[in-house]
Amino acid sequence: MREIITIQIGASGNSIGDAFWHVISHEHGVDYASGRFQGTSALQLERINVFFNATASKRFYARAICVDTEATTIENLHKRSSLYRPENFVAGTDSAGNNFARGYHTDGAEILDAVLNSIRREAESVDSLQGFQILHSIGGGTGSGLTALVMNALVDEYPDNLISNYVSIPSPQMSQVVVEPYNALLSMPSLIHNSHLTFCLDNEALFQIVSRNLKMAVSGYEHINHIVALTMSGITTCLRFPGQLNAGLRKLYVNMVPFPQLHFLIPGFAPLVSCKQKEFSQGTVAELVQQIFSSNNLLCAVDLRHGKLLTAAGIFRGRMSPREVDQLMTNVRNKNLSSFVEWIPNNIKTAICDIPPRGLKMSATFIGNTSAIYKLLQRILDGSGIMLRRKAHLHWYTGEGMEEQEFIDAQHDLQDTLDLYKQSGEDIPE
Ligand SMILES: COc1ccc(-c2[nH]nc3c2-c2cc(OC)c(OC)c(OC)c2CC3)cc1
Repeated sequence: MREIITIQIGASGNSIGDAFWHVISHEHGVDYASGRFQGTSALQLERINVFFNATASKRFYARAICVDTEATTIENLHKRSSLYRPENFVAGTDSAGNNFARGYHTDGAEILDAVLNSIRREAESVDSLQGFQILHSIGGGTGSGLTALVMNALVDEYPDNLISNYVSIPSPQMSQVVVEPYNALLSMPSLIHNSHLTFCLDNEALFQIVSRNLKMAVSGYEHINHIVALTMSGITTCLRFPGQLNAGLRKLYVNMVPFPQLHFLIPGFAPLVSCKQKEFSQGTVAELVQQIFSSNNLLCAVDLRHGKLLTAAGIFRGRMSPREVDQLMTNVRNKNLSSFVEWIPNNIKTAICDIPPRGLKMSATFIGNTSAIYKLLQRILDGSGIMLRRKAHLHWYTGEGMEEQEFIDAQHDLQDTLDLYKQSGEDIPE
Protein backbone atom coordinates (compact mmCIF):
# COMPACT_ATOMS: atom_id res chain seq x y z
CA MET A 1 0.00 0.00 0.00
CA ARG A 2 1.35 3.53 -0.75
CA GLU A 3 0.88 5.26 2.57
CA ILE A 4 0.79 9.05 3.12
CA ILE A 5 1.71 10.75 6.39
CA THR A 6 -0.24 13.92 7.19
CA ILE A 7 1.62 16.60 9.13
CA GLN A 8 -0.66 19.34 10.40
CA ILE A 9 1.21 22.32 11.82
CA GLY A 10 -0.08 25.32 13.77
CA ALA A 11 -3.62 26.35 14.70
CA SER A 12 -4.72 26.74 11.08
CA GLY A 13 -3.04 23.53 9.89
CA ASN A 14 -4.71 21.52 12.64
CA SER A 15 -8.12 23.12 12.00
CA ILE A 16 -7.87 22.26 8.30
CA GLY A 17 -6.59 18.80 9.23
CA ASP A 18 -9.45 18.13 11.65
CA ALA A 19 -12.01 19.15 9.02
CA PHE A 20 -10.27 16.87 6.48
CA TRP A 21 -10.32 13.86 8.86
CA HIS A 22 -13.97 14.59 9.67
CA VAL A 23 -14.90 14.40 5.98
CA ILE A 24 -12.80 11.42 4.91
CA SER A 25 -13.47 9.31 8.02
CA HIS A 26 -17.17 9.44 7.08
CA GLU A 27 -16.35 8.52 3.46
CA HIS A 28 -14.42 5.48 4.68
CA GLY A 29 -17.12 4.43 7.16
CA VAL A 30 -14.98 5.29 10.18
CA ASP A 31 -16.67 6.91 13.18
CA TYR A 32 -14.86 10.26 13.67
CA ALA A 33 -15.16 10.18 17.46
CA SER A 34 -14.14 6.56 18.14
CA GLY A 35 -12.25 5.39 15.04
CA ARG A 36 -14.52 2.34 14.81
CA PHE A 37 -15.35 1.06 11.33
CA GLN A 38 -19.11 1.26 10.69
CA GLY A 39 -18.94 1.15 6.92
CA THR A 40 -21.01 -0.92 4.54
CA SER A 41 -18.76 -1.33 1.50
CA ALA A 42 -15.47 -3.09 0.82
CA LEU A 43 -14.55 -0.09 -1.34
CA GLN A 44 -14.31 1.98 1.85
CA LEU A 45 -11.57 -0.34 3.15
CA GLU A 46 -9.69 -1.18 -0.05
CA ARG A 47 -7.33 1.81 0.11
CA ILE A 48 -8.10 3.10 3.62
CA ASN A 49 -4.46 2.45 4.59
CA VAL A 50 -3.27 5.31 2.38
CA PHE A 51 -4.33 7.79 5.08
CA PHE A 52 -5.34 5.64 8.08
CA ASN A 53 -3.63 3.03 10.26
CA ALA A 54 -5.57 0.02 11.49
CA THR A 55 -5.21 -1.10 15.11
CA ALA A 56 -5.32 -4.73 16.28
CA SER A 57 -8.93 -4.28 17.37
CA LYS A 58 -9.98 -3.23 13.83
CA ARG A 59 -10.20 0.40 14.81
CA PHE A 60 -8.63 3.07 12.65
CA TYR A 61 -6.62 6.13 13.48
CA ALA A 62 -5.44 9.03 11.34
CA ARG A 63 -1.81 8.79 10.22
CA ALA A 64 -1.40 12.39 11.33
CA ILE A 65 1.30 14.20 13.25
CA CYS A 66 -0.40 17.12 15.02
CA VAL A 67 2.03 19.92 15.83
CA ASP A 68 1.82 23.34 17.45
CA THR A 69 4.17 25.51 19.44
CA GLU A 70 1.50 25.88 22.11
CA ALA A 71 -0.66 23.22 23.73
CA THR A 72 -4.23 24.56 23.35
CA THR A 73 -4.82 23.43 19.75
CA ILE A 74 -3.48 19.95 20.43
CA GLU A 75 -5.48 19.53 23.65
CA ASN A 76 -8.66 20.41 21.75
CA LEU A 77 -7.97 17.77 19.11
CA HIS A 78 -7.46 15.17 21.83
CA LYS A 79 -10.83 16.06 23.34
CA ARG A 80 -12.62 15.92 19.98
CA SER A 81 -11.64 12.55 18.67
CA SER A 82 -9.90 9.23 19.26
CA LEU A 83 -8.82 9.29 15.62
CA TYR A 84 -5.57 10.92 16.72
CA ARG A 85 -2.86 8.93 18.51
CA PRO A 86 -1.57 10.80 21.61
CA GLU A 87 2.02 9.87 20.71
CA ASN A 88 1.56 11.84 17.49
CA PHE A 89 0.75 15.04 19.35
CA VAL A 90 3.70 17.43 19.56
CA ALA A 91 3.14 20.66 21.47
CA GLY A 92 5.59 23.34 22.56
CA THR A 93 5.30 25.50 25.61
CA ASP A 94 5.40 28.92 23.99
CA SER A 95 3.56 30.20 20.92
CA ALA A 96 5.66 31.35 17.96
CA GLY A 97 4.08 34.76 18.38
CA ASN A 98 3.06 35.22 14.75
CA ASN A 99 6.75 35.40 13.93
CA PHE A 100 8.43 33.17 11.26
CA ALA A 101 11.76 33.62 13.08
CA ARG A 102 10.38 32.14 16.31
CA GLY A 103 8.78 29.29 14.41
CA TYR A 104 12.01 28.56 12.57
CA HIS A 105 14.80 29.48 14.97
CA THR A 106 13.51 29.39 18.56
CA ASP A 107 10.12 28.13 19.70
CA GLY A 108 9.75 25.85 16.67
CA ALA A 109 13.31 24.58 16.75
CA GLU A 110 12.79 23.39 20.35
CA ILE A 111 10.22 20.79 19.23
CA LEU A 112 11.72 19.81 15.86
CA ASP A 113 13.30 16.60 17.17
CA ALA A 114 10.00 15.50 18.73
CA VAL A 115 8.22 16.17 15.43
CA LEU A 116 10.80 14.19 13.45
CA ASN A 117 10.66 11.30 15.95
CA SER A 118 6.88 11.04 15.51
CA ILE A 119 7.23 11.18 11.73
CA ARG A 120 9.98 8.54 11.86
CA ARG A 121 7.86 6.20 13.96
CA GLU A 122 4.98 6.40 11.48
CA ALA A 123 7.33 6.15 8.46
CA GLU A 124 8.95 3.01 9.88
CA SER A 125 5.61 1.35 10.54
CA VAL A 126 4.15 1.62 7.03
CA ASP A 127 4.54 -0.80 4.15
CA SER A 128 5.64 1.60 1.38
CA LEU A 129 5.61 5.33 2.14
CA GLN A 130 4.72 7.45 -0.88
CA GLY A 131 4.99 10.84 0.78
CA PHE A 132 3.67 13.57 3.01
CA GLN A 133 0.89 16.11 2.97
CA ILE A 134 1.63 19.12 5.14
CA LEU A 135 -1.29 21.32 6.21
CA HIS A 136 -0.42 24.81 7.44
CA SER A 137 -0.88 28.52 7.00
CA ILE A 138 1.96 30.89 6.08
CA GLY A 139 0.56 33.97 7.84
CA GLY A 140 1.39 32.87 11.37
CA GLY A 141 4.70 32.06 13.00
CA THR A 142 4.32 28.31 13.51
CA GLY A 143 2.68 27.49 10.18
CA SER A 144 5.33 29.49 8.32
CA GLY A 145 8.54 29.07 10.31
CA LEU A 146 8.21 25.61 11.84
CA THR A 147 6.83 24.19 8.58
CA ALA A 148 9.88 25.51 6.70
CA LEU A 149 12.13 23.91 9.34
CA VAL A 150 10.30 20.55 9.14
CA MET A 151 10.38 20.57 5.32
CA ASN A 152 14.13 21.18 5.29
CA ALA A 153 14.52 18.14 7.56
CA LEU A 154 12.14 15.99 5.48
CA VAL A 155 14.02 16.55 2.22
CA ASP A 156 17.22 15.43 4.00
CA GLU A 157 15.75 12.35 5.68
CA TYR A 158 13.23 11.28 3.01
CA PRO A 159 14.77 12.49 -0.28
CA ASP A 160 12.79 10.01 -2.41
CA ASN A 161 9.35 10.86 -1.03
CA LEU A 162 6.83 13.38 -2.35
CA ILE A 163 5.94 16.44 -0.29
CA SER A 164 2.58 18.06 -0.94
CA ASN A 165 1.43 21.16 0.92
CA TYR A 166 -2.02 22.58 1.51
CA VAL A 167 -1.17 26.18 2.30
CA SER A 168 -3.55 28.73 3.80
CA ILE A 169 -2.49 32.09 2.40
CA PRO A 170 -3.37 35.25 4.35
CA SER A 171 -5.61 37.86 2.80
CA PRO A 172 -4.86 41.60 3.15
CA GLN A 173 -8.65 42.11 3.35
CA MET A 174 -8.90 39.83 6.37
CA SER A 175 -5.48 40.41 7.87
CA GLN A 176 -5.23 39.52 11.52
CA VAL A 177 -1.57 40.33 12.14
CA VAL A 178 0.41 43.15 10.54
CA VAL A 179 3.50 40.97 9.87
CA GLU A 180 1.58 38.22 8.01
CA PRO A 181 3.12 39.40 4.69
CA TYR A 182 6.63 38.92 6.14
CA ASN A 183 5.79 35.38 7.33
CA ALA A 184 4.28 34.52 3.95
CA LEU A 185 7.32 35.90 2.08
CA LEU A 186 9.78 33.99 4.30
CA SER A 187 7.82 30.77 3.71
CA MET A 188 8.25 30.95 -0.05
CA PRO A 189 11.85 29.66 -0.46
CA SER A 190 11.00 26.41 1.32
CA LEU A 191 7.75 26.00 -0.64
CA ILE A 192 9.54 26.78 -3.92
CA HIS A 193 12.50 24.44 -3.33
CA ASN A 194 11.14 21.67 -1.07
CA SER A 195 7.46 21.21 -1.95
CA HIS A 196 6.51 19.11 -4.98
CA LEU A 197 2.81 20.02 -5.03
CA THR A 198 1.65 23.23 -3.32
CA PHE A 199 -2.14 23.54 -3.20
CA CYS A 200 -2.89 27.21 -2.56
CA LEU A 201 -5.79 27.99 -0.20
CA ASP A 202 -6.29 31.74 -0.48
CA ASN A 203 -8.30 33.22 2.39
CA GLU A 204 -9.26 36.10 0.12
CA ALA A 205 -11.11 33.68 -2.21
CA LEU A 206 -12.44 31.51 0.61
CA PHE A 207 -14.02 34.45 2.42
CA GLN A 208 -15.58 35.51 -0.92
CA ILE A 209 -16.99 32.01 -1.51
CA VAL A 210 -18.65 31.93 1.91
CA SER A 211 -20.18 35.40 1.55
CA ARG A 212 -20.89 35.51 -2.22
CA ASN A 213 -21.54 31.89 -3.19
CA LEU A 214 -22.98 30.53 0.05
CA LYS A 215 -24.58 33.86 1.04
CA MET A 216 -23.43 33.33 4.61
CA ALA A 217 -21.92 35.75 7.12
CA VAL A 218 -18.18 35.12 7.49
CA SER A 219 -17.99 34.42 11.20
CA GLY A 220 -14.89 32.39 11.94
CA TYR A 221 -13.32 29.63 9.89
CA GLU A 222 -15.80 26.76 10.25
CA HIS A 223 -17.36 27.14 6.79
CA ILE A 224 -14.01 27.92 5.18
CA ASN A 225 -12.40 24.84 6.71
CA HIS A 226 -15.28 22.66 5.52
CA ILE A 227 -14.92 23.96 1.95
CA VAL A 228 -11.20 23.23 2.14
CA ALA A 229 -11.89 19.74 3.53
CA LEU A 230 -14.37 18.96 0.72
CA THR A 231 -11.78 20.11 -1.82
CA MET A 232 -9.00 18.07 -0.19
CA SER A 233 -11.33 15.07 -0.19
CA GLY A 234 -11.87 15.62 -3.92
CA ILE A 235 -8.15 15.99 -4.65
CA THR A 236 -7.33 12.79 -2.74
CA THR A 237 -10.26 10.74 -4.13
CA CYS A 238 -8.13 8.83 -6.63
CA LEU A 239 -5.62 8.07 -3.89
CA ARG A 240 -8.28 6.74 -1.52
CA PHE A 241 -10.64 4.78 -3.75
CA PRO A 242 -9.90 2.22 -6.48
CA GLY A 243 -10.36 3.51 -10.02
CA GLN A 244 -8.98 3.57 -13.52
CA LEU A 245 -5.89 5.49 -12.39
CA ASN A 246 -3.10 3.78 -10.50
CA ALA A 247 -3.07 6.87 -8.38
CA GLY A 248 -0.07 8.14 -6.51
CA LEU A 249 1.27 11.56 -5.58
CA ARG A 250 4.30 11.13 -7.82
CA LYS A 251 2.18 10.44 -10.90
CA LEU A 252 0.10 13.49 -10.12
CA TYR A 253 3.31 15.53 -9.76
CA VAL A 254 4.88 14.20 -12.98
CA ASN A 255 1.74 15.00 -14.99
CA MET A 256 0.74 18.32 -13.40
CA VAL A 257 4.15 20.01 -12.99
CA PRO A 258 6.08 20.70 -16.23
CA PHE A 259 9.00 22.42 -14.48
CA PRO A 260 9.99 21.79 -10.81
CA GLN A 261 9.43 25.43 -9.73
CA LEU A 262 5.97 25.63 -11.34
CA HIS A 263 4.07 23.59 -8.76
CA PHE A 264 1.73 26.18 -7.22
CA LEU A 265 -1.70 24.72 -7.89
CA ILE A 266 -5.13 26.33 -7.68
CA PRO A 267 -7.93 24.08 -6.39
CA GLY A 268 -11.58 24.55 -7.26
CA PHE A 269 -14.77 22.81 -6.14
CA ALA A 270 -18.38 22.52 -7.29
CA PRO A 271 -21.10 22.84 -6.25
CA LEU A 272 -20.51 25.85 -3.99
CA VAL A 273 -24.01 27.30 -3.76
CA SER A 274 -26.32 28.47 -1.01
CA CYS A 275 -29.07 26.14 0.25
CA LYS A 276 -31.63 28.30 -1.58
CA GLN A 277 -29.70 28.12 -4.88
CA LYS A 278 -29.36 24.35 -4.47
CA GLU A 279 -33.16 24.13 -5.01
CA PHE A 280 -32.76 25.69 -8.47
CA SER A 281 -29.64 23.74 -9.38
CA GLN A 282 -30.13 21.33 -12.27
CA GLY A 283 -27.60 19.01 -10.70
CA THR A 284 -26.07 18.21 -14.09
CA VAL A 285 -22.54 17.34 -15.14
CA ALA A 286 -22.66 20.32 -17.53
CA GLU A 287 -23.34 22.59 -14.55
CA LEU A 288 -20.39 21.12 -12.63
CA VAL A 289 -18.05 21.57 -15.59
CA GLN A 290 -19.13 25.20 -16.05
CA GLN A 291 -18.66 25.89 -12.34
CA ILE A 292 -15.18 24.36 -11.89
CA PHE A 293 -13.86 26.55 -14.70
CA SER A 294 -15.48 29.63 -13.17
CA SER A 295 -13.21 31.84 -11.09
CA ASN A 296 -16.04 32.04 -8.52
CA ASN A 297 -15.37 28.41 -7.60
CA LEU A 298 -11.59 28.67 -7.29
CA LEU A 299 -9.99 28.63 -3.84
CA CYS A 300 -7.61 31.38 -4.98
CA ALA A 301 -8.53 34.98 -5.83
CA VAL A 302 -7.22 34.79 -9.36
CA ASP A 303 -8.97 34.97 -12.73
CA LEU A 304 -8.19 32.06 -15.06
CA ARG A 305 -8.68 34.50 -17.97
CA HIS A 306 -5.57 36.42 -16.80
CA GLY A 307 -3.30 33.53 -17.70
CA LYS A 308 -3.04 30.18 -19.45
CA LEU A 309 -3.52 26.70 -18.02
CA LEU A 310 -0.31 24.67 -18.18
CA THR A 311 -2.16 21.60 -16.87
CA ALA A 312 -5.53 20.86 -15.30
CA ALA A 313 -7.20 17.95 -13.56
CA GLY A 314 -10.90 17.38 -12.96
CA ILE A 315 -12.11 14.80 -10.43
CA PHE A 316 -15.81 14.00 -10.77
CA ARG A 317 -17.69 12.09 -8.08
CA GLY A 318 -21.12 10.48 -8.22
CA ARG A 319 -23.09 8.41 -10.66
CA MET A 320 -22.66 10.01 -14.08
CA SER A 321 -21.87 9.15 -17.67
CA PRO A 322 -18.10 8.97 -18.25
CA ARG A 323 -18.74 9.67 -21.91
CA GLU A 324 -20.62 12.88 -21.04
CA VAL A 325 -17.86 14.00 -18.64
CA ASP A 326 -15.14 13.40 -21.24
CA GLN A 327 -17.17 15.12 -23.96
CA LEU A 328 -17.90 18.20 -21.85
CA MET A 329 -14.29 18.51 -20.65
CA THR A 330 -13.02 18.08 -24.22
CA ASN A 331 -15.46 20.79 -25.34
CA VAL A 332 -14.10 23.19 -22.70
CA ARG A 333 -10.59 22.69 -24.03
CA ASN A 334 -11.53 22.85 -27.71
CA LYS A 335 -13.67 25.99 -27.27
CA ASN A 336 -11.00 27.76 -25.19
CA LEU A 337 -7.74 26.66 -26.81
CA SER A 338 -6.24 30.09 -26.15
CA SER A 339 -6.71 29.46 -22.40
CA PHE A 340 -4.34 26.49 -22.53
CA VAL A 341 -0.61 26.64 -23.31
CA GLU A 342 0.16 25.21 -26.73
CA TRP A 343 3.44 23.68 -25.59
CA ILE A 344 1.81 20.93 -23.51
CA PRO A 345 -0.55 18.76 -25.58
CA ASN A 346 -3.24 16.74 -23.73
CA ASN A 347 -2.81 18.94 -20.67
CA ILE A 348 -6.21 18.24 -19.10
CA LYS A 349 -7.09 14.99 -17.35
CA THR A 350 -10.40 13.77 -15.95
CA ALA A 351 -11.07 11.10 -13.37
CA ILE A 352 -14.41 9.74 -12.16
CA CYS A 353 -15.27 8.05 -8.87
CA ASP A 354 -18.85 6.88 -8.48
CA ILE A 355 -18.81 7.48 -4.72
CA PRO A 356 -20.16 11.01 -4.15
CA PRO A 357 -19.17 13.13 -1.15
CA ARG A 358 -21.53 13.21 1.84
CA GLY A 359 -24.72 15.15 1.20
CA LEU A 360 -24.17 15.58 -2.55
CA LYS A 361 -25.37 13.53 -5.51
CA MET A 362 -22.33 14.61 -7.49
CA SER A 363 -19.37 16.95 -7.23
CA ALA A 364 -16.36 18.10 -9.21
CA THR A 365 -12.93 19.10 -7.92
CA PHE A 366 -10.53 21.10 -10.06
CA ILE A 367 -6.76 21.45 -9.88
CA GLY A 368 -5.29 24.11 -12.15
CA ASN A 369 -1.62 24.83 -12.80
CA THR A 370 -2.02 28.27 -14.41
CA SER A 371 0.25 31.18 -15.19
CA ALA A 372 -2.50 33.34 -13.62
CA ILE A 373 -1.11 32.29 -10.23
CA TYR A 374 1.49 35.03 -10.72
CA LYS A 375 -1.10 37.52 -9.39
CA LEU A 376 -1.24 35.70 -6.05
CA LEU A 377 2.56 35.46 -5.89
CA GLN A 378 2.76 39.18 -6.77
CA ARG A 379 0.37 39.95 -3.87
CA ILE A 380 2.74 38.22 -1.42
CA LEU A 381 5.72 40.08 -2.92
CA ASP A 382 4.00 43.47 -2.86
CA GLY A 383 2.54 43.06 0.62
CA SER A 384 5.94 42.33 2.16
CA GLY A 385 7.80 44.79 -0.09
CA ILE A 386 5.82 47.78 1.18
CA MET A 387 6.94 47.09 4.78
CA LEU A 388 10.46 45.97 3.86
CA ARG A 389 11.23 49.22 2.06
CA ARG A 390 10.57 51.00 5.37
CA LYS A 391 12.25 48.17 7.34
CA ALA A 392 9.00 48.20 9.36
CA HIS A 393 8.78 45.56 12.13
CA LEU A 394 12.09 44.00 11.07
CA HIS A 395 13.36 44.10 14.64
CA TRP A 396 10.93 41.33 15.61
CA TYR A 397 12.86 39.09 13.20
CA THR A 398 16.45 40.33 13.58
CA GLY A 399 15.94 40.07 17.34
CA GLU A 400 15.36 36.32 16.87
CA GLY A 401 18.57 35.83 14.89
CA MET A 402 17.45 36.57 11.32
CA GLU A 403 19.19 38.88 8.85
CA GLU A 404 17.56 41.39 6.47
CA GLN A 405 19.35 39.54 3.66
CA GLU A 406 17.04 36.53 4.22
CA PHE A 407 14.08 38.74 3.31
CA ILE A 408 15.87 39.97 0.17
CA ASP A 409 16.83 36.42 -0.84
CA ALA A 410 13.20 35.33 -0.36
CA GLN A 411 12.07 38.21 -2.58
CA HIS A 412 14.47 37.07 -5.30
CA ASP A 413 13.26 33.44 -5.08
CA LEU A 414 9.65 34.55 -5.30
CA GLN A 415 10.32 36.99 -8.15
CA ASP A 416 12.10 34.23 -10.13
CA THR A 417 9.12 31.89 -9.74
CA LEU A 418 6.66 34.65 -10.54
CA ASP A 419 8.60 35.56 -13.70
CA LEU A 420 8.76 31.90 -14.74
CA TYR A 421 4.99 31.59 -14.38
CA LYS A 422 4.42 34.79 -16.39
CA GLN A 423 6.77 33.51 -19.10
CA SER A 424 5.05 30.10 -19.12
CA GLY A 425 1.83 31.79 -20.22
CA GLU A 426 3.61 33.29 -23.22
CA ASP A 427 6.07 30.59 -24.24
CA ILE A 428 8.03 27.62 -23.05
CA PRO A 429 10.05 28.91 -20.04
CA GLU A 430 13.83 29.04 -20.48
C1 LIG B 1 -2.81 17.16 -16.60
O1 LIG B 1 -2.74 15.86 -17.13
C2 LIG B 1 -2.74 14.78 -16.28
C3 LIG B 1 -2.89 14.91 -14.89
C4 LIG B 1 -2.84 13.77 -14.09
C5 LIG B 1 -2.66 12.51 -14.66
C6 LIG B 1 -2.50 11.30 -13.85
N1 LIG B 1 -1.71 10.28 -14.26
N2 LIG B 1 -1.63 9.33 -13.27
C7 LIG B 1 -2.38 9.78 -12.25
C8 LIG B 1 -2.99 10.98 -12.60
C9 LIG B 1 -3.94 11.61 -11.68
C10 LIG B 1 -5.01 12.41 -12.12
C11 LIG B 1 -5.91 12.96 -11.18
O2 LIG B 1 -6.98 13.74 -11.52
C12 LIG B 1 -7.44 13.72 -12.86
C13 LIG B 1 -5.74 12.69 -9.82
O3 LIG B 1 -6.61 13.26 -8.90
C14 LIG B 1 -6.18 14.54 -8.40
C15 LIG B 1 -4.72 11.84 -9.39
O4 LIG B 1 -4.67 11.47 -8.05
C16 LIG B 1 -4.07 12.14 -7.08
C17 LIG B 1 -3.82 11.29 -10.30
C18 LIG B 1 -2.70 10.38 -9.86
C19 LIG B 1 -2.55 9.21 -10.87
C20 LIG B 1 -2.50 12.40 -16.04
C21 LIG B 1 -2.58 13.54 -16.84
